[in-house]
Amino acid sequence: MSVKRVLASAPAKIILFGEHSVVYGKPAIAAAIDLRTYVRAEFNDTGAIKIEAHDIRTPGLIVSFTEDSIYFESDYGKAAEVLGYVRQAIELVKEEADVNGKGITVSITSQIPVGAGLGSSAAVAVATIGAVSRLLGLELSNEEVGKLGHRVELLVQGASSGIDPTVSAIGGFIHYQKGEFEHLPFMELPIVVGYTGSSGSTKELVAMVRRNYEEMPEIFEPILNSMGRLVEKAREVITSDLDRDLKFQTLGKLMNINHGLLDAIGVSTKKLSELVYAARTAGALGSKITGAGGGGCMYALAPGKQSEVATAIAIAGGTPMITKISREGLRIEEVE
Ligand SMILES: Nc1ncnc2c1ncn2[C@@H]1O[C@H](COP(=O)(O)OP(=O)(O)OP(=O)(O)O)[C@@H](O)[C@H]1O
Ligand SMILES: C[C@@](O)(CCO)CC(=O)[O-]
Ligand SMILES: [Mg+2]
Repeated sequence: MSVKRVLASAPAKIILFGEHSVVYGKPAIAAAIDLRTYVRAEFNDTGAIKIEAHDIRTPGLIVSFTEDSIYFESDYGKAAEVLGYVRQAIELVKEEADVNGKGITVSITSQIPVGAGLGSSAAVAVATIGAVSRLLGLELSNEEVGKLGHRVELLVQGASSGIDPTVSAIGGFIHYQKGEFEHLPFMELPIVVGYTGSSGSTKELVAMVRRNYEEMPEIFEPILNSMGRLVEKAREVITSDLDRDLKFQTLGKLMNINHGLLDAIGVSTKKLSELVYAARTAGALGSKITGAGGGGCMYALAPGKQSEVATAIAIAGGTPMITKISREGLRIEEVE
């Protein structure tokens, strides 16, 4: 029986250590979290690719009212650009299969805030590749979907380490470097994510760091190297047989150092720093930006203090989210 419709989902992520330096070949540690993007893919008879993105707000809407009708106009150039990840994901899968001139309709709903450092671009790419590949009868492993997701990010952003699509596709808690990943022993992490409410574009932030690196390589090299070393130290701690409390204390110190280094390369903002310090004042062992920065989210490690830290983040003007690591990555939810 041929497949008519597929629903797939993929999780958000947090980068625990090593964002930005991972783009320069250094290691990083990330975890999938329990917020998901859902993508439904089905055939249509028009021969076209149709994308219904229910969570994307298009800027520059113009509405004209007459007595008996309403006309809508929009900035269509920007609307097309914002759907770049979904479109590239569909195109890459279509290259691998015979679609017989059929069109594909993709419909997206997401729980992940956009441009907030939680990997919304990777989750939408991974869930789209998962749904469309299954619709077209391709048997791809989650790891292969993650690799295609990395190609999507490279095509749209110009630069990407691949850590976000990898962890979104395979799930769990990973160490990642230059396209290779390793699952770390699963541990419950008592974390709180704080959302500033503003967004940053990963493409622009990665490009800004690259420009500054090229202008002052002698200053940036040692900072990026230190980020890489602190990731290795964090991995040693996570995989050691130290007791949980000692592990958290050292990880907290490493988070604070990592935040300072991210601030030094220019990806923090006043609001992010306010949330980071509010969390520490409320008893977090460590707190830092997560993801590309420039707005978006921070996270705090707060064993026994999650609700105090969540309150402090809210008082400082952020939106707290108490999330859990998702062991599962890409999931096929329904096939009809
Ligand atoms: N629900 C969605 N539907 C369609 N496109 C989406 C959706 N969510 C994210 N995107 C695409 O991803 C872009 C945001 O990706 P970007 O990499 O800048 O931020 P992020 O992935 O949320 O954060 P980070 O990369 O720091 O983890 C959006 O502008 C849009 O192109
Ligand atoms: C900023 C960055 O390091 C992480 C974004 O979540 C970009 C990347 O690794 O592709
Ligand atoms: Mg992204």
